[in-house]
Amino acid sequence: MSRARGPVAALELCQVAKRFRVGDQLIEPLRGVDLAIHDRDYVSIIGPSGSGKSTLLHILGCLDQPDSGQVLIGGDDVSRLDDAALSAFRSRTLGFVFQKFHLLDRMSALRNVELPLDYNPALDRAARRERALACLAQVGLADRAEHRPLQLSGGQQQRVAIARALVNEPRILLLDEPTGNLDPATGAELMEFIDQLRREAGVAVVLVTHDMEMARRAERGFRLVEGRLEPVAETVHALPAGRLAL
Ligand SMILES: Nc1ncnc2c1ncn2[C@@H]1O[C@H](COP(=O)(O)OP(=O)(O)OP(=O)(O)O)[C@@H](O)[C@H]1O
Repeated sequence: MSRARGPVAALELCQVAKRFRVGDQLIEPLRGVDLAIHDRDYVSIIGPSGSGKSTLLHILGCLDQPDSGQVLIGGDDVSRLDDAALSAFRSRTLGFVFQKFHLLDRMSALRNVELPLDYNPALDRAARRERALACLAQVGLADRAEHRPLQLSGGQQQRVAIARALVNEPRILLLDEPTGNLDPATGAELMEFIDQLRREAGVAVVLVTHDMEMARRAERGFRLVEGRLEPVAETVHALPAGRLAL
């Protein structure tokens, strides 16, 4: 439901439900999800494998539609937007980082990052390239611009995927298990980078994970339980130093 007071959320889910039918089986991962994401928010969503986290993130990212309930952008119902308005919103406002990177292997890291800008009429080719290079530099990969994804490590590939998500200067970054394919040390490094990005660039972050340590980094934590979000009482930001509990 929409907030009665306070600023209008940048992105909001109201009583969102999603069902899948496979043969005779009905799977209902989302059964009434309410969630409001505001500017500069840092939200984590935790839940076991198969609980519906990716489904939820895809709906939040307007990559999929709910069977019932509403997705609101700045208070406006997404279902009223036509395809052009929706894809403009997606590309200008949202950055999506997938668990499995989703990079194009036949293209260089730079070209992968530049791709979302191909549809930006405000930038000419040189400006697009410059912006993509700046994003690669931001994730520490300026010297790998001409490498193809398969010539990079897993952590580097995920950083290319983050640079691609950042290239349109999104207000909200949606991260689906961003460290799922990385070793613990590389994963921790990547999360430090995401924390820094949020502090310095002010981008709101929605992080989906099954890892409690990662979830604790957020300012607001939720657990997906039987298709609904329950607030997690404590995250690391809300706790006095030294106390960790989830
Ligand atoms: N396109 C689809 N068709 C049928 N069932 C689907 C589809 N997408 C997801 N599901 C089912 O919905 C449920 C939730 O899937 P989802 O991928 O959202 O879970 P998850 O919490 O992200 O899992 P994981 O942590 O393993 O990635 C699962 O039972 C899955 O099999």
